[in-house]
Amino acid sequence: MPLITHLSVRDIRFPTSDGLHGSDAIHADPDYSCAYVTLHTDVPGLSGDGITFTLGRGTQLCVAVIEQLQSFVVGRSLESITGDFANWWRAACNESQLRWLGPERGLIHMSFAAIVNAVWDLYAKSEGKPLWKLLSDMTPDQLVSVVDFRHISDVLTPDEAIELLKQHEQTKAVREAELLSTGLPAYTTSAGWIGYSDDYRRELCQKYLDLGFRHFKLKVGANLADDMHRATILREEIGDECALMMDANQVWDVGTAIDCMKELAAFQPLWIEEPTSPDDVLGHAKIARAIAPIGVATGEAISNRVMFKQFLESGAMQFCQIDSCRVGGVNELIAIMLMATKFNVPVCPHAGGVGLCNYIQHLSAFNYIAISPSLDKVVLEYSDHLHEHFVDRLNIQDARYRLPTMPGYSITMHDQSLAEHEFPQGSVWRSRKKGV
Ligand SMILES: C[C@H](O)[C@@H](O)[C@@H](O)[C@H](O)C(=O)O
Ligand SMILES: [Mg+2]
Repeated sequence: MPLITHLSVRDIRFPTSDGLHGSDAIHADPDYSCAYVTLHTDVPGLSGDGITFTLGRGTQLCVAVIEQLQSFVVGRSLESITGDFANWWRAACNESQLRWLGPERGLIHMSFAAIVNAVWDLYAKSEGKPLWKLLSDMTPDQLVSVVDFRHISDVLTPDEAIELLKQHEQTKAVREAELLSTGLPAYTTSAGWIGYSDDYRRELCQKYLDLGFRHFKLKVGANLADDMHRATILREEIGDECALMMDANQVWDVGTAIDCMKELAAFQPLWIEEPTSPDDVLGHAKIARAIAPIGVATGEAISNRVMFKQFLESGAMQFCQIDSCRVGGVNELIAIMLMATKFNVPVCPHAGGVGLCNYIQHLSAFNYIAISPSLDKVVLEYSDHLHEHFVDRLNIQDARYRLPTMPGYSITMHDQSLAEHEFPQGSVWRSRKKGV
């Protein structure tokens, strides 16, 4: 088993705000960015990469936290981590001089996610499997052994989780074969960013219709008249048959969310995403009750499994949008996917950012094969930006994610992309003042 000899971390930023890609009601000019971790080992040619997704200047803070956490991996064998995964995870989340900044939330948790994701990438590469396959091949006992059940055992115990996984263990191969032949369904956000012009938005709708997409997400929440205008354009282009989702990125108060959705209901949205503060469990539940059958979707800014537990248990989310970097990486996501299955809520991961599409294809494939054997209401976000920077290029055909086959977690970026986009010395940033 490889020994992790050192960790390097880089501040990688893309000037996406130039074209207002990724813009929404609250993030007017996001530069998609990530803290990019590499775990180097004593095995020639073997290393693990992991990211946490951030925006612009926030990245350098993540880099600083990751440096503080490196003692949890450097000088350790991979086996000493994966062989005692849940305890390792808990210890790193609770380092006594750092946990005051959390616990298990925000900057510190997201930074730790980059390390956890890198460990899983290394693990999958060392086993010669794509991550979804490594996870899908694990037994129920092995899977449950990587999860920290602290603070969620009132709704899910390790024994219950094992039972849940055992129910579908015998049929895993059938679903794996199905996914290998048909892939996972995707929706596009790329025609929906708030800052785009009407003409460009119409053009993009046609582009993604031609590519086979039948689910489109639109940003709302700037002001109601503009939201109605953008929604009219979307419906004119995609027709009534396609699904339309809306995303307010946390901008409304509860009452405003309900009032606005009563108007926007005319466009028959499937869901409203992040209608209010991501911490407001009861507020989401009120909105969900008031606007049904429109569902409430949320999760990209929900801090940890304990918050997900409350959203799921209280009926505050009808679509569970896990984010591969917001919570503490794969280990905690397994807990969340198990709870979503228990509460019968479909997992539709968030991927509007850099690298997130690469991650979610593994998570959703594993979820379907091993945890939740239904694709009913499941649709994965596909945001069509920056894919050219990754070694294991995404394969989307007819609006479906085709499963990756390369070993690892598909997040390794090309050396040239890293060099050009590293902040502030990369060639992309040297000539700019932005982000300083
Ligand atoms: C700033 C980002 O682009 C967000 O707008 C994006 O992640 C979004 O919420 C999404 O659901 O894709
Ligand atoms: Mg969103």
